[in-house]
Amino acid sequence: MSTATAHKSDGPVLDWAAGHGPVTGALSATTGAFAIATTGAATAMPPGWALAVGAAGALGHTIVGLRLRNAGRTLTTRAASWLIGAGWTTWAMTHGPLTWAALGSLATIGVGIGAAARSAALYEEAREEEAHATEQRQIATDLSAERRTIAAEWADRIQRVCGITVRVLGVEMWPTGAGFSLDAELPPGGATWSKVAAESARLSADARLPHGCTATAVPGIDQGRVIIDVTTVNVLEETRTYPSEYGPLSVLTGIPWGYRTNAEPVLAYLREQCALVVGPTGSGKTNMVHSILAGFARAQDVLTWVIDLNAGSAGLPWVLPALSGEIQSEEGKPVRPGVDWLAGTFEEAAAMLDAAVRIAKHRKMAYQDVLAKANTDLLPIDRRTPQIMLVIDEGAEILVSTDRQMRKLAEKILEVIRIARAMGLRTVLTALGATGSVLGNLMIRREAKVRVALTGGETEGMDLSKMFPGTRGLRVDQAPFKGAGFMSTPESPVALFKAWRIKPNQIREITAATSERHPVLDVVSAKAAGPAYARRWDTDRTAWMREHTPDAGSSGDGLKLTALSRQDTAEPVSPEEAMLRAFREQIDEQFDTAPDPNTPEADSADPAAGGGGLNLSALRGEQDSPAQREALALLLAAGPEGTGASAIARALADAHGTTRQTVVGWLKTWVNDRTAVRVGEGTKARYVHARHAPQTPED
Ligand SMILES: Nc1ncnc2c1ncn2[C@@H]1O[C@H](COP(=O)(O)OP(=O)(O)OP(=O)(O)O)[C@@H](O)[C@H]1O
Repeated sequence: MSTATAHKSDGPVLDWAAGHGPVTGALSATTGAFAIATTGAATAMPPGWALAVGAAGALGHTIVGLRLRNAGRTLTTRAASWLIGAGWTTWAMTHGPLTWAALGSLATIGVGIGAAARSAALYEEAREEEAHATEQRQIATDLSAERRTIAAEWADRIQRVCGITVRVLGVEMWPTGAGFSLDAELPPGGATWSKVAAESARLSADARLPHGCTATAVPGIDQGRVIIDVTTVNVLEETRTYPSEYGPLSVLTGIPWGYRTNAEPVLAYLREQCALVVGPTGSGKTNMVHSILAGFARAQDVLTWVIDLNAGSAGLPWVLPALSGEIQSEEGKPVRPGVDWLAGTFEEAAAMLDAAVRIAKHRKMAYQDVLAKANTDLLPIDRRTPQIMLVIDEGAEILVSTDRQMRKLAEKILEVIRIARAMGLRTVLTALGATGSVLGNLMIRREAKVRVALTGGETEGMDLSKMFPGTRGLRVDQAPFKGAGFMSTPESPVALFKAWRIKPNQIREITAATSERHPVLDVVSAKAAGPAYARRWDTDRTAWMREHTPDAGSSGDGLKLTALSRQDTAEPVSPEEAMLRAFREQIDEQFDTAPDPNTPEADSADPAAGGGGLNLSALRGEQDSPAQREALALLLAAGPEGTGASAIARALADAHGTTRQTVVGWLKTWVNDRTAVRVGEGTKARYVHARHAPQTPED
C-alpha cells in the first residue's frame, strides 16, 4: 500500500480499480507504461524506477484483484502484464520512448497482454457482457422499430378519430406485457388532453382492442402533452387472488385496493380522504370490502371499525376465527381479530359512532401540544396514535334512508366525516347504487374522493358520470367481470381496475399474520371512547355474532370453540359466554392484563356482566388520574428500552406537578400487577411496559 501512496504522489495516476476488459486492460497497462516512460524520459527518471513502478502496478493489480475476488488466473495475467510493461519501460527510457521501435514494441506488448487476458476468466466475463449488450441492442432495435410503427399508427388514429394532429414523442411498453403508453405532444392552437380522453371509446374501437381493453388519455407532463395508456391484454378477465405477501403497510403510504389494466396495484391514500365503494348485488362488493379490510389489517397505524347492519357479514370473517381460537399465530399464540370493533346492530353502531365523535373532539384538545410541536393541524398518525378507519357497509344507504333510526346514524356518520379528518378518523362507505341521493350529498361529494364503482356488468343504478364527474367515455360494459369496475383517487384518475379475489382461508391467514401488528388505541382516545369501547367484546354486546354465525345452524350450538371442548362443563356454559371467556383468556395471556379491582366490572352488581368485560391494560382504570394515564402512555411509548421514574416525573411535572415519589408508587403497583416489568439493577433500573417486556421463562 505504501508503494501505491508513494506512486500516487509523484507519478502518473494508474487506475488499478477501474474495471478493465481484455482490450482496455491491456491498454491500461501499455498506456500506463507509455506515460511513465515519457514522463521518466522527460524528467530524466532513472530507468530503475520504471521497474519499481511495474512491480507496484503488478502489486496494485493483485491487491485490487484480491479485493474484487478475481479468479487466480486473471490475477496472474494482470500482474504479469504489469511486469512485462515495466521491462519495456526500462528499455524505452534508456532508448527514448518516442522512437518507432519503442512504440511498435509497446503495441506488441499491448497485444500480447491482450492475448493473455483473453484466456483469463475476466475475458469470459467481458465477452458475456458484450454478448448481452449486443443482444440488448438487437432487442432495442427491434423494439424501437415496433415502437415507431405504434407511434405512426396512433398518430394517424388520433388524427382520424379526434381530428387532432399529435406528435408521438415516446412509446413505453409495459413490463407486465399488458399494453403500452404513448407520450404525445398536442398541436398548438388550444387542443387539450381531455379532447383525446373524450374519444377513448372510439379510439379503442378504431384500434380494434379486445373487449375490456381501453385507450385512456390522461394529462401529460405539461398541458401541451397527453399520455395515452393502451391495454392490449385484458387482465381484468382473469381472477387474481390477493397477493400472498402480507407485509406491513401504512395509511400514509397508501393501501392497495386492487390492480389496474396494466396489472399494477392501485393505492388508496386515506389519511385525509374518505372513500365510497359502489357495487350492486353480485358485483363483488363483499369481496372488495374484504380486500379493503385486508389492507387495513396489514397497516401498522390503522384500527378498523366495521359497521354492517346486514348481519355483520362484512366483518365476521375477520372476527370469528380469532375469537373462537380457530387460528393461531406462527408461534402458536392466540391471535387478535383482524378488525378492532364490529357493530352489527343499530345500538352498537350508534355507540361506535358516538365514540368516534368523542375521540375526534378529545384528540383535538388533548393533542394540541403535539400539533404545535409538529407545526401542523393534521394529527401525526403513527403506531402510537393510529388512524381509525370506519368501514360502513351499505353506509350510503343509511345516509339516504328516511327511517328515523337510520337518520340518527346518518347524522353521526356525517359528523365523523365532517369533523374528524384532521384527527385521523376516516370512513369507507359502500353503496348498492350510485344514486343521485347518495352523491347529491355535499359532504360525500367533498370528502369521499377515493371512489370505486364495481360494475360487474351491471347497468342498474350505475351512473358513472355522477360517480366520476368530468370524465366521459366510461362504459359499464368495459368491465363485465365480478370484482371489476372503475376506481379514481385524487392521485390516480379514473380508470378500469379489479379487486383481488380473497377467500376465507386468506382472511384467516392475514388475521394470523397481522395479529401482532395491530396498534392499540392511544390512551387519550381510549379515555374518550370510554367503556363503550373498552367493553365492546362483552357477552351481551356480541351475542348477535353467534346468532348470525353460519356454524349456528349446522352445529346446533353455535360456535365451535376449541376452548369449549377443553372445558370442564360441569356447569352448562352458553356458547357465547365460552367464546368471550376464551377470548378474554387469549387477551389476558397476550397482553398481560389482570383483573383490575377498580374496574367498573368488579363493582358491578351483575356478576354476569362482571365476567363479560375486556380489560386491555392500555385502558386500565378508566378512573385513574390524567397524570397516571399519561405516565402509562409514556411507559408504553418507551418501548423495549423502557424508562425510569425520574424521566416520567420530569415529563409530568409541568402539566401535573407530579413528583418522582408518586411515579415510583405507580411503577411499583404496575410491577405488582404485571402491567410493567423492572429490568436492570440500581441506577440502571428501568421499567418496561409488559407489552414490550422481554420474555421470561416464567412467561
Ligand atoms: N375480484 C374478484 N375476482 C374474481 N371473482 C370475484 C371477485 N369478486 C367477486 N367474485 C365472484 O363473485 C361472487 C360474488 O361476490 P360477492 O359476494 O363479493 O358479491 P356481492 O356484490 O357482495 O354480492 P352479494 O351482495 O350478493 O353478496 C363471488 O363468489 C366470486 O365468485
